[in-house]
Amino acid sequence: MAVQINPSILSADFARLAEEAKAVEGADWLHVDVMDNHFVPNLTLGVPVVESLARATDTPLDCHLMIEDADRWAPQYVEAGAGSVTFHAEAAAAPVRLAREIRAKGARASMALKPATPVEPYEDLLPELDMVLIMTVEPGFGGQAFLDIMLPKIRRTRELITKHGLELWLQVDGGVSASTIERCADAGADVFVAGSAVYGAEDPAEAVRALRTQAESVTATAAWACAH
Ligand SMILES: O=C(CO)[C@@H](O)[C@H](O)COP(=O)(O)O
Ligand SMILES: [Fe+2]
Repeated sequence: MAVQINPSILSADFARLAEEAKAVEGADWLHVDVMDNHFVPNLTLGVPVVESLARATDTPLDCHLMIEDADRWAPQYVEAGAGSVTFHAEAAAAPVRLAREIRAKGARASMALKPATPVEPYEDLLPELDMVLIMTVEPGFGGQAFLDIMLPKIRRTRELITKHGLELWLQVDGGVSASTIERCADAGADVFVAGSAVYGAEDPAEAVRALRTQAESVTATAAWACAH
């Protein structure tokens, strides 16, 4: 199970998005945080910017939709060029139908859980997904402190994935850095979003490489990864 590092452009300079995307070439995906000022108390960007970014970089786009009415909007992000679209469980009225629609349009379908949302009620939905995102901060802002209390939820989600024999990716997002990534990897995460830890570094591409090396050093021997 390969480690993936996804820099979040939320911590980049929004006036230079194309250059900022190029600065992390070598990353697996570019994580694009879409916020609508309703689902979260912050406003970022929407479909037209995603369309432009998709043209500006060869790195595939991992769109994290922190928006209400995900059922209506998520498919438009696939059309805009996203390779992976994550909707929040708390914002989707019909998550199974939505995941199927995202896949049918040609993108990977992913579902995110806010810190207070348990994973167990969604166990039967996991086969409909390509990735689960466990938020390790309250969504809305970059640069927040990692919530250690999410580690058991990451572990539990990995157990459910293994129990069902699924090839699901398990993403963590929020406060992921050199000091927290190893704990996330040990708990079962294999896709790591990092905003401030990458764009706040002097050399963002080198920060991506260093985070990858750290995560790989853990997954090489982690019990959950060896079970595959
Ligand atoms: O979705 C979000 C925040 O809601 C994230 O993607 C952040 O952008 C991650 O930033 P850092 O915590 O890594 O600085
Ligand atoms: Fe995000």
